[in-house]
Parts: sequence; C-alpha cells; structure tokens
Amino acid sequence: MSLVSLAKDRIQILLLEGVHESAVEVFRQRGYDNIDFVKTALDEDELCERIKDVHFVGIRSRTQLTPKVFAAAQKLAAVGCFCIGTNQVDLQAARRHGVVVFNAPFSNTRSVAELVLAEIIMLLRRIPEKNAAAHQGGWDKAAKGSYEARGKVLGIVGYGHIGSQLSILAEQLGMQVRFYDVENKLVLGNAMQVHSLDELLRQADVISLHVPETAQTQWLIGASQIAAMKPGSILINASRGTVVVIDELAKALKSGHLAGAAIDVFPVEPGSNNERFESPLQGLNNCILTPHVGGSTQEAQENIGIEVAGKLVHYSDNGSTLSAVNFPEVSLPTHAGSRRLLHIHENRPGMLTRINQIMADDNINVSGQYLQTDSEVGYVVIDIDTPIEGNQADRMLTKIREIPGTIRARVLY
Ligand SMILES: NC(=O)C1=CN([C@@H]2O[C@H](COP(=O)(O)OP(=O)(O)OC[C@H]3O[C@@H](n4cnc5c(N)ncnc54)[C@H](O)[C@@H]3O)[C@@H](O)[C@H]2O)C=CC1
Ligand SMILES: O=C(O)C(=O)COP(=O)(O)O
Repeated sequence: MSLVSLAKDRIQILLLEGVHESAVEVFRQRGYDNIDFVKTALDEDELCERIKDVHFVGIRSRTQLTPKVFAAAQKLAAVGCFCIGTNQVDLQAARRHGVVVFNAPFSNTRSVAELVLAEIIMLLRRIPEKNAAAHQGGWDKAAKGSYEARGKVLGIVGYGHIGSQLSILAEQLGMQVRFYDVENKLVLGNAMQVHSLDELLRQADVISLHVPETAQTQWLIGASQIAAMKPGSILINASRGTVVVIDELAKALKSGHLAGAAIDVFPVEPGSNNERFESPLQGLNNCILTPHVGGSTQEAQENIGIEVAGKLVHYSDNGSTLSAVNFPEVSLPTHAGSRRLLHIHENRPGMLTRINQIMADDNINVSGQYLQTDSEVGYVVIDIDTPIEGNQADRMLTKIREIPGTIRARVLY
C-alpha cells in the first residue's frame, strides 16, 4: 500500500448532526465524493465504531470527541466543528494524535445576537406570560411589569464576536450597554467596560451571557450571582448550558426575584430531535426555552457549511492549518509542480535536522520549508522539487516516520 496521499475518492468523510448541505457541495466540487451523512449526534461507542476508517469528521455542538474517540480514529487527519464552540472536542487529545481542529468563528454570530435582541424585548414586555395566558383563554392587558427597552441597562458578559454585535444592536434600540470581559476589549459605540462581574450584575436590567465554556465559566452564574442581580431583572443565556446553575435560576424565577429569562443552552441537551428534553425550567411562563437554536438560521448554517468544509479541503489539498484552533498555524502557497511533505511531531530539538538529513541522503531537493511550533507540537511542511516516484516517496516516508517523536507524516500529490 502506498503511504502517499490517498486518491480523493478514497478519503472518507463523516458528517454528523445534519451539517448543512452546502458543506457536501464544497466537498464534491473539490473531488471528495466519499461522504457519509448522519442527521444526529452519535454516542461514544457508536462513534468509535463509525470513525475507524474516517479521515475527516464534521460535527456541531453535540458530538463529544473524547480521548477514546481519538484513540479509535487512527486515520483521522482533521475535525471540522461546524459551529463556534469547540468545548465538545478534547483539543489536547486531538493534538497528541496529530489531528487538526477547525471551527467557524463568525458565521452564526449575527443570528445569535438577533435572537437575543428579540428576547430582550419580549421579556421586558412580559410577552411569554401573556402569550401563555392567551393560549389558555386569558386576557392580561395590564401594563404592569411591562417596559420599553429604551433607556434600560444591558449587561453583557463576554464582549467577543457575539457580545459586541449585540452591543451595537441594543444601542440602536436606545439601551445603555455595559459589559464585563476578562480581557480589555475595544469598546464599540457608547458601551462601557466595567471591572467586575459583580458590578455588572448589580447595575443591569438585563444580563446576557456570551462566554465560551471553560473551567472559569463553569457555573459562573450561581446563587450568589443571581442574588446580586437587580430585583425584577432578566437573565439570558445563549452561550453554554454549564455557565448557569439552572436550579438556582428556576428558584429565582419562581420567587419573582428575576422577572424573566431566556435560555437556549442546557447542561444536558438531547442528542437528536427525537429525544425528550427535560429541564427544571419547564412550566415557568416567565422563561423562554429554545432548543439550542441561537445559530440555527438558514444563512448561518449555509455559510458555516461553506466555511468549514473549505478549511478541511484546504488542509487536505494544501496542508494549510490557518485558523486551526488546536494547532500551530501554517499558511501555505500552492505547490503546483512539487510534492509536499507534511510532518507533525512532538516539539523536541533536532527534528528538522533529521528530516533534512533523510532527504539529503536520498538526493531530494527542498524548494520550500515552513515550520510552526507551539510548546508541545511542531508542524513542518516541506516542498520537494526533485521528481520522486511513489516507491521513493514511500521509502522516504517510512524513514521519516521512524524518527522518534513523529506523530504523523504524509506526502501530498
Ligand atoms: N446558542 C448558540 O447556538 C450559540 C452559542 N455560542 C456560544 O457563544 C460563545 C461566545 O461566542 P463568541 O462571541 O463568538 O466568542 P468569542 O470568543 O468571540 O467571545 C467570547 C468572549 O468571552 C470572554 N470571556 C472568556 N472567559 C470569560 C469570563 N470568565 N468572564 C468574562 N468574559 C470571558 C472572552 O475574552 C471573549 O471576549 C461560544 O463560545 C459558544 O459557546 C456560539 C454560537 C451559537
Ligand atoms: O456555534 C456554536 O457554538 C453553537 O452553539 C451552535 O451550535 P449548533 O451548530 O447549533 O449545534
């Protein structure tokens, strides 16, 4: 069996969780036809079985890529997260296996910001309760507890791509925006950065969470943070379900300390549309529950499909790791007229010398070399302008793979 790159029709792609068909089109246009398309997420055991011969896997936010999955995925070269969050992927395990992980950092951000804006207005007007009452024959025409968004203070936790877009949209409604972020951020419009979460919670009429799932954001909003929020204020979470202690939120909504909430993400979410959803927030009419649809618009999904499939194809064809989330980034020119060696290795001294020595011993001429390393992993790409036959490439790769510390090596056509 040749060790050089497989023919494209033998490269297996597994797309899970109903990734948009725009992704399939991108793969097909670029010659990748061997695509397995699954509408749901798979559990760990099923995934370990399905992923054995897969070279590229595409997931959304529900599929957990654990160390066990990476150990089973011996042929896997890259993961495409067709979403923003990458917390569902064990990024260290991926790196140790030489698997590059990509995501779509921008494509669904506007969709989330728009949904949150709509929820702010609905909750300030107490529409969820009035809607529930009307469906039961009720007629609650009172203005009590209903407010305009204009002039209210919106507190944003996490002023990144989503938080900052929400900030602009909310200012257009006349809201006063304040935000808390662990980093110093470029302040847009008339927004103001405050110095602690506590300060923000005490000032805001509406709090909206836009942080990633990390060890620091886990259960960021618990009993004492909810107690610090203004009586009658509103909490919105379209970030990750682990950011809010949901039982404490349920208590605050029942007691009336919080006037309302909109929750799009949950500590435990169903793996498919056929599974039952359970939450302590069910039955609370002052709480909007949505099934993790912040980024689920036609526009966002289509763009994400094109963006992430494009990154996977580019890595497969060219070796570029530009915008990878777990890997040294190497941006590469095309390699027409040359063969290209990709070598992923543990970052230890002497790696390049050894690779170059093997090439020199074989009279192979190098026309370009690109190296990036981080504290653990090195990624070197070497363009070869000496014509080499399949057998010679195989021999060279065998020797290169024997270099201690090599994680993965392949040659592109
Ligand atoms: N509901 C949905 O369908 C969607 C949910 N998301 C979630 O939204 C999150 C945010 O997305 P983006 O704005 O694009 O991410 P981003 O990375 O652009 O922004 C996140 C911001 O949070 C800040 N941050 C991190 N830890 C913090 C902490 N402990 N306290 C305060 N600030 C902190 C960061 O400095 C950064 O400014 C994603 O990580 C994802 O989990 C994203 C898209 C769709
Ligand atoms: O982009 C994200 O991080 C999201 O949470 C959206 O996830 P989804 O693609 O809807 O499973």
